Amino acid sequence: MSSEKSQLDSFLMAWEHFINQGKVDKYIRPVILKSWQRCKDLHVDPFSTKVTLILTPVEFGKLKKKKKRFIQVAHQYINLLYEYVKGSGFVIFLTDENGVVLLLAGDKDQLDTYRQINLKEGAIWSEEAAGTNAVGTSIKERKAVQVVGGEHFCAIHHETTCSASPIFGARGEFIGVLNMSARCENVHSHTLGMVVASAKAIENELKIKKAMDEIKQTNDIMRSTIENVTDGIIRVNAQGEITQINSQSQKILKINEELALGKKLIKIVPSLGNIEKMIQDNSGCMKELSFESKGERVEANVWIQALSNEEKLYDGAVLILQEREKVFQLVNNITGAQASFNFDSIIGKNEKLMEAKDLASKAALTNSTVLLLGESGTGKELFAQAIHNASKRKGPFIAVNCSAIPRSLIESELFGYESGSFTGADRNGRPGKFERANGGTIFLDEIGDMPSDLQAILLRVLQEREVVRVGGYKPIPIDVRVIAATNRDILGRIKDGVFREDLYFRLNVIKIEIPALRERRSDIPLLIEKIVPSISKKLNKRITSVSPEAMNIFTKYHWPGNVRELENILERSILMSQVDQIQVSSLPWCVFTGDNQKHEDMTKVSTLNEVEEATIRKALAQKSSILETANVLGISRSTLYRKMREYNIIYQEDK
Ligand SMILES: Nc1ncnc2c1ncn2[C@@H]1O[C@H](COP(=O)(O)OP(=O)(O)OP(=O)(O)O)[C@@H](O)[C@H]1O
Repeated sequence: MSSEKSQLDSFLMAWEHFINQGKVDKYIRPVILKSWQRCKDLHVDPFSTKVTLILTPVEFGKLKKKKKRFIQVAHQYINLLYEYVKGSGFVIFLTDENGVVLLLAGDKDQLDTYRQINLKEGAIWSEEAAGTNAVGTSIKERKAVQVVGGEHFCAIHHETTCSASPIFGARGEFIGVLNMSARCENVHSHTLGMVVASAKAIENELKIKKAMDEIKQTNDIMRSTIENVTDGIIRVNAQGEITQINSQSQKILKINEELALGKKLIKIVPSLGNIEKMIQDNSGCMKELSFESKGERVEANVWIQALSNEEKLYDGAVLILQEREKVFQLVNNITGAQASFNFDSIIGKNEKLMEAKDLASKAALTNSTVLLLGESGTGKELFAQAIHNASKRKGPFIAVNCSAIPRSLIESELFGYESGSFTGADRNGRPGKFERANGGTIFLDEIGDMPSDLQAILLRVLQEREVVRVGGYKPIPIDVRVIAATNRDILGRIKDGVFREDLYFRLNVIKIEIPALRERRSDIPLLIEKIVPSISKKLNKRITSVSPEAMNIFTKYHWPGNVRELENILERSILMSQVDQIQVSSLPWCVFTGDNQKHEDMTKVSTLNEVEEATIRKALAQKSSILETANVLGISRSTLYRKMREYNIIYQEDK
């Protein structure tokens, strides 16, 4: 008797002892004994002749759908395995994690034989349904198991040896079992190894499939993101050939994908130069493009991001393109290059002011250059913004104070510069305010202070409607409405030879003169009424009005700084006020100088007499009698009367 034969016999004997007498022989492997115990506890019938738990066709159909990928992947490996064991009496089958048979392969006669015990698609081969068997026990143990002849709990399987291995999914979850069964004498000691190897192959394939799914998903997301961003995106490989180009890039560069893919980028955009060289020289990652494509101008900014492979070697680049117009829009939004005022913001009923407003609103309907004349703080910028907002120009409003920019920088600020123009400049070059104002309005404040060489350049820009950047040669067309302003006596400056007459005529298409505040005193209460509440709110105060005495002083003051000065003084007074109304006591001394002091510089040093006069006026305004005033000033009543005569101060006792 061969040793296999005696082993088989001893398994049969042990089974008999266990089933009939509940005895446990020493030959029984622990894994089998554990299974037998389970089957006994579950009252599995050791003499049942077939598996009876079978899914209905509908249930099985649903399951197959759910397990489609698993079945597809396992199918090819089961076929491969079957090729090796064809004709040797093996049946190979796949179950899900509950032991439901999903797929079978085997010689026809074998399949027929096993069908009699319900080894078929939809049948359940769990321990509960079929007693100890390689599939059922493998499910319980989550490891590869071989069950030989008499080790099976049901006698019907005692001539069979089955070998099964669990299969785990891509996330390590248990998803099913692969099994090979044959008559005991046909089973080789390597059978279990073959099953385990095939199960591992199925697992690997599932992992690869899942990874590929994820890559595909990521690619899909990336592709749709790239397609939907508002920037142009181009990917070039290490050879400088375009491998990906989104539709926005096609729009900006005015080319289509079929023409671009696989082409060298340098052939399509020669002015971009050699990207690899640019990256290696570190000569800047941003470049401005300006060229003709299909007869149309392409004006764009390009940002270049180098890519490297696993060996850290150059592997092409990603280019991000933005239409220059869009970049300007963004910059203008960030820097607040927008006009916030309109004609309703201009407060006043004075006739001269109304005339100025009327003329300005007519000018808004044209594209003509406007020259605003008026003292500092009269509202020239306010007018300029109102004109811009009332016009059809949708672009930005860019204000430039020509006297505030250093002489050496004003040209590049206005007209921009090309790369490498001067030390300290951005090496990629930069557009000037004229370019940034394209489609909108440029407000050139204090134009009277513009240096004469720049006046010549400005004249040319206004004539040609194009700018040339500092250090550049290429004219850039611009569509900008110019509003200039000055508080200087411009005609006097022309006479003195410091302002070009021809530029004056260019600017002076529509001249609007804005009256000084002292020329429209009747508007002062109106302005105060509007300004005080808004400043109060800003400062978190409750002051909303001005006392009649203070109003009286405001209307008499000569306001050299005009509405701006009025705003400043009101703000200061609101801050100083302890009560709900601006009182005379919280006004700064300068407003007490009255109307006799004509327009003059507030920073001028005063004479002692002027200070004396101002102090007396202030004290008189605050106190309610001559006696009180004299007391607070520390002088006698007669001295006070004398000084009032001297300074021509008239005082009404009962204010
Ligand atoms: N008529 C007005 N109604 C309401 N606010 C006004 C009026 N005029 C001027 N202002 C306000 O006064 C301040 C100064 O105005 P703006 O800057 O327009 O003066 P400007 O003439 O351009 O001054 P500068 O010549 O010094 O630049 C602003 O806060 C503005 O809102």
